[in-house]
Amino acid sequence: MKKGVMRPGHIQIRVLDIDEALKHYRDLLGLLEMDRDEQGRVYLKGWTEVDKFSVVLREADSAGMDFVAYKCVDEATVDKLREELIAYGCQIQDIPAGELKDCGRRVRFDSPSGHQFEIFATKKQTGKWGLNNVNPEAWPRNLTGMKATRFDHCLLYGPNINDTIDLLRSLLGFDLAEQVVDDKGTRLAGFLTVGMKAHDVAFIEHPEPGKLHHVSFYLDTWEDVLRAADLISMTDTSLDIGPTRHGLTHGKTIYFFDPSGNRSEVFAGGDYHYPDHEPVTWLADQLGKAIFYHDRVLNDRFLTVLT
Ligand SMILES: O=C/C=C/C=C(\O)C(=O)O
Ligand SMILES: [Fe+2]
Repeated sequence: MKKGVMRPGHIQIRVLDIDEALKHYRDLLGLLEMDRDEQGRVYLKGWTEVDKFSVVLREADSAGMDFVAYKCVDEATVDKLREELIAYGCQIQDIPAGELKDCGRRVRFDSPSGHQFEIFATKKQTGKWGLNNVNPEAWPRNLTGMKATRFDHCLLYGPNINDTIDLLRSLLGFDLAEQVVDDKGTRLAGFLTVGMKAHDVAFIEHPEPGKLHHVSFYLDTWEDVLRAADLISMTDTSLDIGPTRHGLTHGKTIYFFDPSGNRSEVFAGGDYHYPDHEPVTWLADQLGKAIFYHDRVLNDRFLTVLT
């Protein structure tokens, strides 16, 4: 947290049908429905998250990500970073408090990879769901589906990822935890964190700007990932790949699709990162193993289906 950016805050996902999407994000993933607004957007969160929401679903004609936001320690940090983003040459949009319900003002900026990012510092805190802050039990008893604990990260595809990675590292204090590098030394993928988590956002180089590869949610254990796989079968949900393990960050994972074609991941475990850690590097000729540690081969769908 070198520059006062703490953690992922929220992601707004476009879906083709909000009721179908809720069967996926609320009933299958087990996110909690927290609110709705007059635009019809639905606000959800994982049960361990202390802020009111981390996922916003917006009905639209096309799937994908509208924006992903990172929470800062205070408003003064947002002011300072806003100036630095302008000086860097980013297009800034000031989004007023209340545009997202119970969220303070946000500063939105574009990136060379064609994605919209936001920073903000204020959001209503509702606390961990179903647990008291004093003498909390281990977990709430009435969770559903996969019982996703939190929105963990997203993987974004676009051009010029190295410029976007430089921007997030130099201005917002992200660290490069892991990378994939080709035989000429060009970085093809970067996994970035602002704290000790394995990653808070990741990028893969791709010609089309602003694309979403997946939105990932954290589960506690490998057993939970296996149970998620069972639920994917029980609900006849479109499976992408898994359960398996990543080489990159070593998480135990499964990927599947929401009814609009957005890819979801649930995963458990994974490495940790301190600011003095050198980036872990995977060489492109080992890409299969880097992504799917057991199969060691890539499937075409995994690399090409984006929203
Ligand atoms: O090419 C994709 C690599 C994906 C890795 C993850 O999704 C992860 O580590 O969570
Ligand atoms: Fe992931």
